[in-house]
Amino acid sequence: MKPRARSALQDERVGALFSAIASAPQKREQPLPDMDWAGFYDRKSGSSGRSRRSSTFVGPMEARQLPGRGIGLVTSREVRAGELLLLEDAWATSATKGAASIVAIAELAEACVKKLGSAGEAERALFWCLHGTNQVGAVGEEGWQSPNLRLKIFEQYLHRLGQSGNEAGREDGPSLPAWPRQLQSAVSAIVASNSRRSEAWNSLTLLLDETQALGGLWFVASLFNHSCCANVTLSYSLWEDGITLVARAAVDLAQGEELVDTYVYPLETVDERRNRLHRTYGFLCMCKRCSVEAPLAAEAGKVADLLEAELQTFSSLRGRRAKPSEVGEVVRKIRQVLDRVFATAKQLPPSSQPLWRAQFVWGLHGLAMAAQDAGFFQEAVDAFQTCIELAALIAPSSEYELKYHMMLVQCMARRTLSSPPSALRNDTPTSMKEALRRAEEAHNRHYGGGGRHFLSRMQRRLEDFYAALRHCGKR
Ligand SMILES: C[S@@+](CC[C@H](N)C(=O)[O-])C[C@H]1O[C@@H](n2cnc3c(N)ncnc32)[C@H](O)[C@@H]1O
Repeated sequence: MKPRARSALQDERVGALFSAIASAPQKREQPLPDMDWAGFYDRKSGSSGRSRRSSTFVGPMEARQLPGRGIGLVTSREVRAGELLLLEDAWATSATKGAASIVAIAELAEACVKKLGSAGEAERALFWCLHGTNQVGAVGEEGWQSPNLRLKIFEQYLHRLGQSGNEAGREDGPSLPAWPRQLQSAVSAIVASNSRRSEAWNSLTLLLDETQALGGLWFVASLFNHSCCANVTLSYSLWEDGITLVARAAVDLAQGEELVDTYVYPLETVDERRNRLHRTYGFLCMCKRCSVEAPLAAEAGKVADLLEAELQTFSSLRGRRAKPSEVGEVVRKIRQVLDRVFATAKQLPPSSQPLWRAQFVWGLHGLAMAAQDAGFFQEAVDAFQTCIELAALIAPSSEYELKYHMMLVQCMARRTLSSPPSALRNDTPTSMKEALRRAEEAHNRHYGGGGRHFLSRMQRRLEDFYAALRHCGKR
């Protein structure tokens, strides 16, 4: 087939695909029907200095005392994946965007001290009732860490925000202890335990922008306990004068289920995650993922080292634009290490095997990229598909999952363009359409009704991509 005829065929395929998707019904956000989610996450208007405050929204959840984990939040009814659970402005933020964590924490503590100076009694009580680690400060000595007082204060707060349906809020407020005397150390204790560093992902490009990250303190979001398999997905929107946190259900949830997010980078191995949690928060994580991985932690560390070495080789080959045959050799080696991951997984019951493999999503990501560069498109497509499945298991509806959806679609586009038309399988448009549909669904679960702007961005990206490949083909 002549090049012109072939590119016309490709344009036709892309056009048909997108018009089918554009006509699909749009998801509607139930609790806040007037909310413009696409605008809410629009980083361009953010950088031009938006000054908008959102009203706090608390969805179907309530505070409970949970054995061995302090206070936590649980669902007050069944919840569907993607449902809005919380919209909350930070009570205090660090001053410098993109500062290193340690600087952000110091700045946040400073901001909290300042804010406490002008806060009313109810706000101050909420602050002192946040969990404070014993290692850093002395909040507990002053009576503010009494479990009953803390639960009561938070129940009343949730009730005031209007959604918890908890009767506790009707009662008079509890009598409060004296304000802590050791202000600085008590503030540090609370900030150490409850601060979050916002992850500023761009909702269109799905790039993580570290320069925009801020440390912040949120009263309600502070009650989410940790699991390495989160069932809540968090996103942030930056404003001129603060930052709003949005929490959504990452998966379908039953009534009474504890809502948990992940305090650490979820794609690390079990020892890395557990050590970090222990150092920063003082507890040993016993989540279902850690329980599966811990007995094989030594093997996980060895495999991670081997994988990292191969990925570094791949990265240097990329840097010097090595030939596909050279990259093919690295693909073979990465595959060998990943075979070891699969062999080790066989020591576990079948239901636990995906959790073990999920520690190495980043290795599969490397395999997919290398396979793509080597021209092994089917292998790359399969690897990206596995990345999606594993990311959806340990960080469902997160930007990590979303990113793999996007990478899969792009890889499929490359495969289509690199194959002679006669070799293209009949199902190519169907599988591409299915991949786009799943990407949109994941985007909607994470960003609310913002899926449309994501799809149109994907369309533009793919069109640019096709055009660039055609241009290369002509030279
Ligand atoms: C941000 S607070 C979460 C709310 C806290 N449970 C409370 O009572 O206010 C973080 C603290 O909660 C506790 N925590 C969170 N997740 C936990 C888990 N999976 N296991 C045990 N303790 C946990 C730890 O004490 C941690 O330092």
